[in-house]
Amino acid sequence: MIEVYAPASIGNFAVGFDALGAALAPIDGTLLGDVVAVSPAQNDEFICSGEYAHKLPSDASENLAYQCLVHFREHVAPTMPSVKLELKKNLPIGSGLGSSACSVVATFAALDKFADTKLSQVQLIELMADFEAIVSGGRHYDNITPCYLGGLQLTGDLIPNKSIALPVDESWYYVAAFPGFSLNTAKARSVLPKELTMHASVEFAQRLSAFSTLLLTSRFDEALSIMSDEIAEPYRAPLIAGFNEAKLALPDLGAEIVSISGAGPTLFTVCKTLAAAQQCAQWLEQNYINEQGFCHICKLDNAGTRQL
Ligand SMILES: Nc1ncnc2c1ncn2[C@@H]1O[C@H](COP(=O)(O)OP(=O)(O)OP(=O)(O)O)[C@@H](O)[C@H]1O
Ligand SMILES: N[C@@H](CCO)C(=O)O
Repeated sequence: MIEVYAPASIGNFAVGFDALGAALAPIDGTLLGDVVAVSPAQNDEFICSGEYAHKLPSDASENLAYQCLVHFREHVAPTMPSVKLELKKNLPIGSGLGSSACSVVATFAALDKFADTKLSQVQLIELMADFEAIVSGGRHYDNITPCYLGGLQLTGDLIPNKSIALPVDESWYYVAAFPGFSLNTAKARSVLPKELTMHASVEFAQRLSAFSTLLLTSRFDEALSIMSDEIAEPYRAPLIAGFNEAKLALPDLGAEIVSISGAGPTLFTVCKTLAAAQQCAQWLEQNYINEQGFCHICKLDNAGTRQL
């Protein structure tokens, strides 16, 4: 049996709408992501289990992981023997943690290993992005590549091999708080402006290029000082109950920045110390999340998708 884990991720990472994303590893060792197990079987079989399985359509043909299996058999490995594919759906749907990307990445990575197809990194990323585009209302790589490769990734069609890893300050902590309700990615994309002004486009390019260069030259504090989202956050914040209050409160508790993870509603902070991260997590647990929500203090997951 092949069993593959794919981690949750923060899309956009504030400064890089659709172009920057980071994989998350809770410091308490929780595996915050989906797991896909593939084993030989008499006929192709699909099982969806895990905490959030009941939130997905009961019809297998509507599950992205099953759709990936069908596509893989038809277009990549027609001679692959029959398999039982189990998706352990551990990430909430519409969370802003790259839930659909997690299922897609774990499934293709597991099938590639099982069938020994040895697809190249770019081939796999393109396959994965095709499926992410089906559900999210836009082709973007900022959950796919960090989830697959780990770390912080600058990513997109213009980037050689689709992705370049960026360094971060090893001392940073990331608090990720899922408030316990869903926000559909396609809906959260539909509220964004269809066009940017020349001024906004130039500022976005400056901010992302400066942020990437500052990280690459280890000027981490200066990178943090320009880490803000002027592209999506102003339009999405009204869709996320409690976000504005959290954005006001958390800097006083030590958050260097507070922004939306991916399309939301998960909120994330960057903190320079564990004590600050703990204070932010405590506030978020008391003021931002409901009974279905959760909060994790994280580092980046530098391993990305891996066999368990
Ligand atoms: N295995 C799967 N994982 C996640 N979503 C799935 C899966 N299979 C089918 N879907 C459907 O895809 C859609 C995913 O919606 P959406 O893009 O908003 O969620 P998401 O990927 O979880 O969001 P985010 O990237 O913000 O975490 C939902 O309608 C969901 O029912
Ligand atoms: N970059 C995407 C991420 C979706 O998780 C967006 O913000 O819509």
